[in-house]
Amino acid sequence: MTKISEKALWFKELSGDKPLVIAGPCSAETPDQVLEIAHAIKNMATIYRAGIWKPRTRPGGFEGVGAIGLKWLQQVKNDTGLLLATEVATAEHVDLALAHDIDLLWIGARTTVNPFAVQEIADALKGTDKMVFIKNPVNPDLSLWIGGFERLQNAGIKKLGFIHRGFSSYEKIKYRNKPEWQIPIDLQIRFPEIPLINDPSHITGNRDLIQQVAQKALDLNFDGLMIETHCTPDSAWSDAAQQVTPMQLGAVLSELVLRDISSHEDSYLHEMQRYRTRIDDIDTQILKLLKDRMQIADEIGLLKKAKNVSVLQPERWQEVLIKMKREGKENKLGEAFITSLFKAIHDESITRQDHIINRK
Ligand SMILES: O=C(O)C(=O)C[C@]1(C(=O)O)C=C[C@@H](O)C=C1
Repeated sequence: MTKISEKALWFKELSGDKPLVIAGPCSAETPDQVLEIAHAIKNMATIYRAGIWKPRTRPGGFEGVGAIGLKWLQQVKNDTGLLLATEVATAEHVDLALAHDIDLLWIGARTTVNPFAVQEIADALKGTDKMVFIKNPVNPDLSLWIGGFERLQNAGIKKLGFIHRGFSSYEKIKYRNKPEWQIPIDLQIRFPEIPLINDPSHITGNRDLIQQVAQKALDLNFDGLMIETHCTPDSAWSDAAQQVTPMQLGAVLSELVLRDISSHEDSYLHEMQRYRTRIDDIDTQILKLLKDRMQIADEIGLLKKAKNVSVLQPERWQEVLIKMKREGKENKLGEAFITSLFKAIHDESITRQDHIINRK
């Protein structure tokens, strides 16, 4: 992948020109389980992951084996040469992980939401040359994610990375955590040199969907994948449904198509130039149409003000949305896209009208 050329040197040395693969069980369970998985995946992954301390949604669940598991991980490094990764959520976890020579420490989504916790971890990590990756917060808040990153940067940590594991959502969706791809896209535009890893296991919550999400991540120029792997996933002590067997991991990885960020061929550049000119023209037309539509909404706003009528007209708004969804379908435009597009347009329209109606 050409994009790798923009990455920090330490990351290029680690991953070469291929996506970095981090794999291993959700949780370390027993010494044998940890070693068996490591031997099975040692030729597919560069870094071995295993949760030692597990934040659980509700009490009573398996909360991880604790510090003893770090010794099992050390055995993995001795036997296989794999680098090691685990999640840390407190300063004490950091001290223990560093004392056991863990190579990559990541901050989990439930910790990233809490600036006090991230600061405590950043302070405990001061002076380390280990890799430290920060997962997105559970809520779709890019500033919070960047804020956590900056706390680590301010602590002088050099080998930093991001892990995208998706976002909690109240609506029922096909994934466990909504990817909200625009957020990691914004992130990589802002931090092109920082490695960005995708975690399709936590996004999907379902091993059957991992391939598809992993491919999409690579198509969006992610630099690596973290995939939960277990020899007997169905009897795993945590996250059973989203773990794959080592064989399935092999299949996922071998089916991935790696693409270049660009092509230098003249024919490609020429054709792209033509397409992009057309897109630019259409974008300008869309903008002009939006401006015209908003002007009409403003005029309606004045009329509503004169007649003392409320801004929101639920029946009309439903009528517009249903019509647009139907026409969208006829034009092969996805319903979710049309819905969010027209919600955004309607939202702007009522915001402008509210402003007009309340102008003194
Ligand atoms: O039809 C109206 O009353 C409008 O003001 C237009 C419009 C729209 O933008 O489509 C805006 C607000 C209403 O809730 C319904 C529709």
